[in-house]
This record gives sequence, structure tokens and C-alpha cells, in this order.
Amino acid sequence: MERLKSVQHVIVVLSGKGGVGKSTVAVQLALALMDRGKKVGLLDVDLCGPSIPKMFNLEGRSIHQCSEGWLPVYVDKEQRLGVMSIGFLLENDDEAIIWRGPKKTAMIRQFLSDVHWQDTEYLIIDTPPGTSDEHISVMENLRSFNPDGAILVTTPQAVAVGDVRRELTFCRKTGIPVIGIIENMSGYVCPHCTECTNIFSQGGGEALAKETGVRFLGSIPIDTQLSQELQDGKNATELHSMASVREVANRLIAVDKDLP
Ligand SMILES: Nc1ncnc2c1ncn2[C@@H]1O[C@H](COP(=O)(O)OP(=O)(O)OP(=O)(O)O)[C@@H](O)[C@H]1O
Ligand code: SF4
Repeated sequence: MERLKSVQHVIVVLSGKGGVGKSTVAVQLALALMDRGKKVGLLDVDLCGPSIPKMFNLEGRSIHQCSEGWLPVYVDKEQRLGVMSIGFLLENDDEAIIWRGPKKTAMIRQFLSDVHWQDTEYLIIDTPPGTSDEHISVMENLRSFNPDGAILVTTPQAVAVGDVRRELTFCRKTGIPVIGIIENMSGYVCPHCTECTNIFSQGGGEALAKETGVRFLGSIPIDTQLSQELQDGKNATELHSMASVREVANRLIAVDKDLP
């Protein structure tokens, strides 16, 4: 708890289902905030499949300790973006999957309390996808560290089938306020002329946000250049920056003052 006190904003990124782009959005958001001159931390507690080290080509890095705690791995010389992942502690990718609930919960608690984030302005936490009882206990753990709230990442399809309503109920159950909703993979940006075409019915996320009184933080289109770069294993710091994510980051900074 002590160490998180030096962090100004703690933001939990979550999704009710896997594969909606939660980790991609968390990474892009961290980079966009860093571009805005903020000191950012990215904490990956996705025990089911920690993907953040891979996205920054940091796999196999060992964690160093100082008298104040574990030191995050900084991705830049200026130390403006620090990354900490459960993946750094695992011998292989399958290890976490066999852990039982209490061990996972204890590990997450330690992660939250033992990392020396220094004077980080935004700590983005990438959480495991899902809304099961185990996820509730992870979120209850997170709640004791007083996060500003959660950003819910969803897709137009998830909005259509009511998944987002379930996710909102999940947040209410865990007692973590919702900062807002981001609709990912909303439309498709043509790599030739950057025109955005809506493949699925668009605007559902925004309408739902209005209806439920939750802030809509923006939509992020499917970006083929980004997915190609990720597939090629390009380091996240060298990914082309997405204008839509920059807008979300600006909105997040703008709502700083009235964060729940
Ligand atoms: N806006 C986007 N444009 C193009 N590709 C995207 C976009 N968002 C995510 N992707 C791709 O979709 C896939 C799933 O993304 P990601 O791993 O971030 O999802 P996730 O919700 O974190 O999944 P998990 O359940 O494994 O944690 C990745 O291959 C990623 O490159
Ligand atoms: S959006 Fe424009 S450039 Fe892209 S395929 Fe369609 S017409 Fe061609």
C-alpha cells in the first residue's frame, strides 16, 4: 500500500472476455500517456497469459530489487515507462495456469504492494479477462489499493450480445468505479487511404454508455498495420501510434480532476 501512495492515478483495464484487445489497448494507452509527457507504469497481472513482456521484447528479463522493493523494467532510457509483469517471474508460460486461486491472489497482492513505482503519474493495470469468482477476488484485492477506477475494453459484438452489461454488473459487485468504456475493433481503417469503414453496427458502446451513465472514452478501429507490426514481433515502443488511442489518452487526462 505504502508504495502505491507515490502513484497519482491507478487505472485497471479489464474485459469480460479474452481476445477483445485489452492488452493491446493497455499498452497503447500507456505509450500515449508517455507521449503526453507523463511518467507511466504498466503492471501486467494477467496470470492466464501475461503478454506485456512479449509486446516489449522483454521476455526472460530478471527483476532487480532495491531497498524500496522490486524495480520495474524501464523500456526507455529516460525511465518514463516502467513495466512489471507476472511473466518475469515465471520459468515458462504454462506455469501460472496450474496455480490455484489463493496462490494467484497472493502473488497479485505482492505485485501490488512490493513494486517501487517511484513518482509514477499513471499506473495502468492489465488484468486477466473474465467475470468469474476468481476474477472477483482479484478485483477485491485491487480495490484495497484504491484504484481511480476501471476502463472497460469491449468490442461492438460484445455490446450487441449484452456482455458489456454483465461487465458493468461485475464492476458494481467488486466495488471498483467505472471510469469509462472503450470500444475496440470498431470499424476498419484502410491501410491505403486511412478511411474508416464500419464492419459491425457502430455506436452501440456509446449508446450503452449514455444509457447506463458511464463515460464513453472512445472507439478504436481495427488497424491492420498495428496487427501486422505486433505479429512481426515489433517492439511496442516502435509501433505506429494510433490517433484514436491518443484521443482516449487526452480524454483520460482531461477527466483526471473528476475521476470517481
Ligand atoms: N485495434 C486493433 N487493431 C488491430 N488488431 C488488434 C486491435 N486490438 C487488438 N488487436 C489484435 O487482437 C489480438 C488480441 O489482442 P490482445 O492480446 O490485446 O487481447 P486481450 O483482450 O488482451 O486478450 P487476452 O484475453 O489474451 O488477454 C492481438 O493479436 C492484437 O494484435
Ligand atoms: S477505403 Fe479507399 S483505398 Fe481503401 S480499399 Fe476502399 S477505396 Fe480503396
